Amino acid sequence: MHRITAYYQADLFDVAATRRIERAAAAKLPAHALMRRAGLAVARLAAALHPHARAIWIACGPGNNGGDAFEAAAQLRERSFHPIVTFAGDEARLPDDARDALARARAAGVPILEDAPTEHDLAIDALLGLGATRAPEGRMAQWLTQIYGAGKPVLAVDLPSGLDADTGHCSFDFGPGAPGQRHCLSLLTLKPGLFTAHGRDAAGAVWFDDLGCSSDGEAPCARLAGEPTFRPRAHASHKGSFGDVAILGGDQGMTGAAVLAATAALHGGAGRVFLALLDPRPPSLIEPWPELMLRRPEQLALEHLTIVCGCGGGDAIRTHLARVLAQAPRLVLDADALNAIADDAALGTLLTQRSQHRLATVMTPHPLEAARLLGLSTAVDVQADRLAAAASLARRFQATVVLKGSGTVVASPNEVPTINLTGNARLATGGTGDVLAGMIGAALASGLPALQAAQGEVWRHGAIADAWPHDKPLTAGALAAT
Ligand SMILES: NC(=O)C1=CN([C@@H]2O[C@H](COP(=O)(O)OP(=O)(O)OC[C@H]3O[C@@H](n4cnc5c(N)ncnc54)[C@H](OP(=O)(O)O)[C@@H]3O)[C@@H](O)[C@H]2O)[C@@H](O)CC1
Ligand SMILES: [K+]
Repeated sequence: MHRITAYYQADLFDVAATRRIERAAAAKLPAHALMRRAGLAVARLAAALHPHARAIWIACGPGNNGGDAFEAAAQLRERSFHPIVTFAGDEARLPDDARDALARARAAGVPILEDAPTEHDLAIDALLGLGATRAPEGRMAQWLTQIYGAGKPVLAVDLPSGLDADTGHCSFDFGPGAPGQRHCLSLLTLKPGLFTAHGRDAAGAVWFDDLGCSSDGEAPCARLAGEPTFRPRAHASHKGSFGDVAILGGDQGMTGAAVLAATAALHGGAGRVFLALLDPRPPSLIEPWPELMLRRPEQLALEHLTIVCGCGGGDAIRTHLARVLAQAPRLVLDADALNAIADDAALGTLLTQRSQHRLATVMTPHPLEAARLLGLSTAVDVQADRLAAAASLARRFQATVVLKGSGTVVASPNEVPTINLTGNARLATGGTGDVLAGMIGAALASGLPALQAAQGEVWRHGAIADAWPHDKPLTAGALAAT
């Protein structure tokens, strides 16, 4: 068993694959062995995280998720803890493994109660796992509110109950947990829903135990990207070694977005950074950044540059997009460039054709921009299945797509999508997306392929926020200059 961190690379499996892995493993093992392993893993983690817990409330549901926790209750009792089980199900309809585990809990002397205890030091949420088919209601919903709303530590078995394992979509509002209070032990496989959309808030720290079973032979539906490999720079480098980035954006009143992308590209290591503002009356110098070279948009030699296009671009970006899409060898499309493409099928066609000419493209939509590009009405439609939305955009436009948000997804045509685990809510502030676009521009200019550039810079962008001192405000400007 180990804890999953942002540094960790791992395969993720959807419900269908996990069910196949479970069936294959169970077929090779004696009856109930897999559930015994699962229960033991839960009990061990609960005991390790909260060795002094007196009252442990274990809320069990009607399926095998509850079964895992009946078994954990038996194991905890044998270790002299005081688990109290409440059961939201019909004993006569329990699956075989779970019925056996319930009998073991009873035999160990675990009280099985109807009502939630008035007090607890730790709650184990085993109401629903992979088998959740609808929103928890009635007693289940009430217990979940008590478990996740009490401000007490929670350990979720396999999944927070009601969280969709494939998408991270939640039918129950878990709200954010206090740091360190929420843990989730994923069993048999790691599921993508734990790491994107609402999954990260609901689950808290994720632990993994494969129960000694192999997932070989099953294709992952996604991966945790993990820490990118360090790229050393040769001593014998010059400014031409790391490429030229040009930022094209910053219409009147929105020049800040383009300046943020430009400073991020500068600090991201680009050899030279040009700033082509769309504002008809641009400044002649960007005060604190004399390194930025100002150009008019029409002066840019597009065919020799890495272009970061769209940050604060407004409507003015539209007139430049056809040329940029046709000529730029390396291109990051952000914000208003994406909105313009969503509105104009001819621009969409030019974008799709870039891959045939081996021109590298990274698109960096937030969920609403992604929805517009996919012709969906709201960001909610994208959030309902972020992996599918990112993969669909990548396929449609034959480009690398960075779908921003909690658990940023990076997808490329014919590649398994990745989910990034760095970053936190402090990045939910204006301008941080412009910074990311600039950072990816710098990585592309240094010669990295689109997918690698996107994955690496998404990781670094989040890692900067994670390492940011808590007593210092995190602004996009400060992020860009790091
Ligand atoms: N077998 C083993 O050895 C191992 C099993 N493992 C464990 O098994 C878990 C999967 O077990 P599972 O398939 O039984 O699904 P689970 O989520 O427990 O519940 C399904 C039940 O809930 C019901 N239900 C659904 N939604 C509901 C709602 N909103 N409100 C109320 N009821 C609702 C649903 O009813 P139905 O939808 O059919 O009406 C059905 O009765 C997995 O997550 C892992 O923890 C692993 O540890 C490996 C070892
Ligand atoms: K659960």
